[in-house]
Amino acid sequence: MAPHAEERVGSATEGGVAATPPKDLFVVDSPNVKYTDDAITTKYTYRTTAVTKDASGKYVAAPKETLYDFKVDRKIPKLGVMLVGLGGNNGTTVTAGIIANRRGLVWDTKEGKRAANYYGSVIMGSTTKLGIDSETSEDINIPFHDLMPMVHPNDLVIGGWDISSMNLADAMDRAKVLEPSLKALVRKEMATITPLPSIYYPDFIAANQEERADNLIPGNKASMAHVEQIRKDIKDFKAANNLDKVIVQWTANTERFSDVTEGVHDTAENLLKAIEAGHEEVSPSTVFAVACILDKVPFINGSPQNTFVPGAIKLAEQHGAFIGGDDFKSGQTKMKSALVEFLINAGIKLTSIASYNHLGNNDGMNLSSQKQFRSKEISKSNVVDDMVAANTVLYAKDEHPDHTVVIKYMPAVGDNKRALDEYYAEIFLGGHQTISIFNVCEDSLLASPLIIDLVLVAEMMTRIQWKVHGAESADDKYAGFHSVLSVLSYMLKAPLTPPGTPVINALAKQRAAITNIFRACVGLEPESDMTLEHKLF
Ligand SMILES: NC(=O)c1ccc[n+]([C@@H]2O[C@H](COP(=O)([O-])OP(=O)(O)OC[C@H]3O[C@@H](n4cnc5c(N)ncnc54)[C@H](O)[C@@H]3O)[C@@H](O)[C@H]2O)c1
Ligand SMILES: O=P([O-])([O-])O[C@@H]1[C@@H](O)[C@H](O)[C@@H](O)[C@H](O)[C@@H]1O
Repeated sequence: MAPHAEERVGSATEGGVAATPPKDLFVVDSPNVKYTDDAITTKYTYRTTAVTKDASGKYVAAPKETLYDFKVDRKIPKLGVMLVGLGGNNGTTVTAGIIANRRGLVWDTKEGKRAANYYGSVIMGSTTKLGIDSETSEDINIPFHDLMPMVHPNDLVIGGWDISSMNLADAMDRAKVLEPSLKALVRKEMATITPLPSIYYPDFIAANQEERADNLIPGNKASMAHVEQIRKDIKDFKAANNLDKVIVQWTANTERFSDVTEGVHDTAENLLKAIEAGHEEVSPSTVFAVACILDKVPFINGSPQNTFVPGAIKLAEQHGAFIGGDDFKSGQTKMKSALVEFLINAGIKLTSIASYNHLGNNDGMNLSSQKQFRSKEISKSNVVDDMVAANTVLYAKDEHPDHTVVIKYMPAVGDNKRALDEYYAEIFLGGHQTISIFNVCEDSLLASPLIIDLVLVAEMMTRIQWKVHGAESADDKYAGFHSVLSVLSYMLKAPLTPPGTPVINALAKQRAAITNIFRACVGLEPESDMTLEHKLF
């Protein structure tokens, strides 16, 4: 294949035609839902509770209903994914994983045979409750992926960029993530994939990354030439693979935070001017984001740096482009966001979290540099804020648990990060509860399914439109969701939300948001665990 060719790792059919849409698993029988070959349209009543205070200061809670029209495009596109950092541990692992699943590979391990799967993907590996069997009253659960007409990851076409020129077979070896027997089965296909050259501004990542930077687009600071090259790369990839759409994800190294400066990062216009002027405080990830936004290519940031400076968010809003981030929530922090929600919602007063881990992969080496670690420390620390703030019984205003994050680089353990956490809490009558966790996270095998989920959900969001039912507005047309896809929060440590809206880190709430938004789009009520049918009889 030509140099820098991208391997079509997905098409279940030849000739560039996406796989035939799967047979629908269910149909919603409701006067509020209409099906055509092209779309599902629903009339949905969104029920919330509006709270005000009366003169005496008492809360007044008033049920509120908003009627929405949703429209879902049922045509499943031929989708390409371009990863920034394609040659890294995550990039090689997710690529090999999709090849293995597409081909239904089985390989030998010391524990016996293993078959390709999508474990760890909430979309591909979990189920959601459709409803209750009318005869047996038992829950009917369906694969989450079947809730909406989503792309299948086996059909994804993968490409991308890396500052390292290593082809993906050699990079897979460098990553030291996958079993040799599996690597042998995918090596040939992986060897045909060589990352496109990328932009490299040395000050933004650790100096120890320089030795692998041999695959560069000329120029060591932001420029419109870089923006235009990235836009061209995406267009070329889309054409070469006969794609309907492309989504770009950053799974390259963690950058230091950009020092957000008025007149540079604050508005869309200033950000574009700063790039034009070669401003040294505009990061590679922000340049990638701008390039994607200008062509309405969804861009997702899987790392913790502040890629989405205010000007980038405003640019996305101006262009109606989708962005999402930050920082995959894969192991230690995912556990934290579930455990803290359980403890605090159980009325147990968490007073300290010691969150240590050591890892030995290249990510860990990059994070051994203080500025890059600081980006990660922020994303790993803020994940409890919403849960603490919501419980005013346990915590006074601005009171929060002590929280320490430590990351150490220990080459010997490679990608198999060791996370050691201690959760210390006050319980009844002066007692204490100490929860100590030793959690070995094979980081790339945990993150790769999230890369897939982020792609599937972000792409699905591009096919969902809404309007207020019976809107009197002149442009009574459907619109897309807000540019900042906060619905992706479940997969992310530091969820990006539309400016001025709350950040939700609690894992169960985040999953419920995806589930219930998708249920609304097909005309179903939110999942309720009331199960009154099992209580009122
Ligand atoms: N569990 C996880 O693995 C996990 C969880 C959360 C976040 N992350 C983040 O995901 C990112 C990738 O993790 P990884 O383990 O794959 O790291 P990695 O170091 O193995 O891979 C990163 C890749 O990015 C490349 N790169 C660096 N700068 C680039 C640029 N400007 N353009 C293109 N490529 C560039 C590097 O050459 C490398 O191949 C890191 O930022 C990490 O913090 C990982
Ligand atoms: O497991 P998790 O906290 O979700 O996330 C991981 C961190 O624990 C690890 O230190 C870091 O190197 C990885 O990039 C990732 O961020």
